[in-house]
Amino acid sequence: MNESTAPQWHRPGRFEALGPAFFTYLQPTPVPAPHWVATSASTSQLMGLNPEWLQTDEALQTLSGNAVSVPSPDGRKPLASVYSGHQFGVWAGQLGDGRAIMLGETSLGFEVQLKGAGRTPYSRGGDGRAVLRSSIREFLCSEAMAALGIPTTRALALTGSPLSVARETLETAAIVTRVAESFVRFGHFEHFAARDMQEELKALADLIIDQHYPECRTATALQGNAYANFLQAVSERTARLLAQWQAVGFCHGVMNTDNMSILGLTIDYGPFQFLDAFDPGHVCNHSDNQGRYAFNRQPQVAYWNLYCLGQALLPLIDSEELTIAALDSYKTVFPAAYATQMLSKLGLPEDAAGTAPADGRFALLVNPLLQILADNKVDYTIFFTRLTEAVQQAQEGNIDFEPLRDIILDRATFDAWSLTYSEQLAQVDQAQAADLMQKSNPCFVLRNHLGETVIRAAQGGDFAPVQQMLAVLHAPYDSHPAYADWAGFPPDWATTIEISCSS
Ligand SMILES: Nc1ncnc2c1ncn2[C@@H]1O[C@H](COP(=O)(O)OP(=O)(O)OP(=O)(O)O)[C@@H](O)[C@H]1O
Repeated sequence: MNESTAPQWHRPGRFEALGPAFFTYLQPTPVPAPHWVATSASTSQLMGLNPEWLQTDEALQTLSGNAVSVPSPDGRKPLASVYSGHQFGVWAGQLGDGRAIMLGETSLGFEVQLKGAGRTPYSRGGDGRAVLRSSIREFLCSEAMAALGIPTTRALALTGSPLSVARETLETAAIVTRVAESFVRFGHFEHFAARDMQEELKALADLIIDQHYPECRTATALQGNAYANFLQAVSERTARLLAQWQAVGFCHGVMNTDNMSILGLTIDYGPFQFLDAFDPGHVCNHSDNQGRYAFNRQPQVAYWNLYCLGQALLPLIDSEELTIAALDSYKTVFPAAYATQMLSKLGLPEDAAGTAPADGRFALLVNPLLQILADNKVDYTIFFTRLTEAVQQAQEGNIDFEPLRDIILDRATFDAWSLTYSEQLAQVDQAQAADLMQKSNPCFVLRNHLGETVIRAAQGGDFAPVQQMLAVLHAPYDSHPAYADWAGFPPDWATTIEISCSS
């Protein structure tokens, strides 16, 4: 194999350069008889890898955690990082990468982690492993989110092993190779703040600002305070992320502060779910007895989590007033971003007269529509794809709403809404509206039953469906006639799928 086709590691990586207070060097624990489950050509391309490398045995061994010679021939020095966090609203103390091991940072600046690669000093009684079922979900969903245009960690590869892993039943092990420009979470900052380790707190903030938020150094807002500007920038990225989650109907399920990315990425695909029938109070995590992370609470929870980050950054900002002001931006950015997303789903571009939600069309159309979808338990994704088709096929402004009426019980209320909608739509360019809707309303999202279907095939030894589903989810706005079933209503058994935190 030509060595240049393998990832080129940059040593020390930027995170590694922070020093030993932030991590522990360690090697992944090898697994028996590793095999490929799936790979992502898209992530490989993003990382500038030669796609042929992913076909090699060297890649299989490396990405299963089996290439553990010390020192590694390619100069890697894997590590697990320490962080803390609030879980379900309660301070949980020290956590850390309990089953994720960072192989290193590539020369193009991507950190590469193996999730499920064995125990670390932060495993706290866990086995350091992940099972095939949850790993398929993480692999597919992180790639699906990227294709939907939603910021996320990426997945490069998924490998499996016959190694038994005990969960509710005995399952087999798998390892997701995931990739991000940084895996730093709110919890990393909370960790050093809680221990009053101000030097480390500052070093971490400086690293992230310099690498990912350099504009905060020169910003004049918030009295030119770089750390306050940093907090504001993170608040705004998080607000935009949440707007995208809510608009696509994505329920994360475990929005603990250790699962909040400092780059505003979606991270940690555990009990997540895309809504089937629209239910604003939906709780996708069966371990979340209080419904803390219900779908409609997510924006509020993100704000709560940002407060924890603000608290952690307070010693650096050195002003309560500036900290509160920085966090306040969330309150304007989230509603505006959400309204823009929702109006786009309806084919209505931002109004020059004023951006949403000041835009009266939000109150006029979006709130009543969501009420109709909730009252009638209408499938969220299918409603918007049918509406898109209806607008695309409209003749001289006449929209045939029958395919939508078909899935709504209370037709009188819907008819009134569709009348108002038609009037608003008539005020914008029809072709532009149809185009906007096409780009805003995916036909394919990773619904629970779709994940379950490919998981069952993979558990029976057939991995081809994982790769096929990845191909469809990589182009979610296309119609893929051969896979029309995957864009259809969920089967009855979908409601019996229980996804908990045990993965
Ligand atoms: N099987 C396991 N073995 C060891 N540690 C674990 C295991 N499962 C979870 N943890 C640790 O418990 C904490 C909370 O777990 P959580 O489910 O939020 O994360 P995760 O899914 O393991 O990983 P990540 O957030 O990195 O995607 C983390 O510190 C995580 O590393």
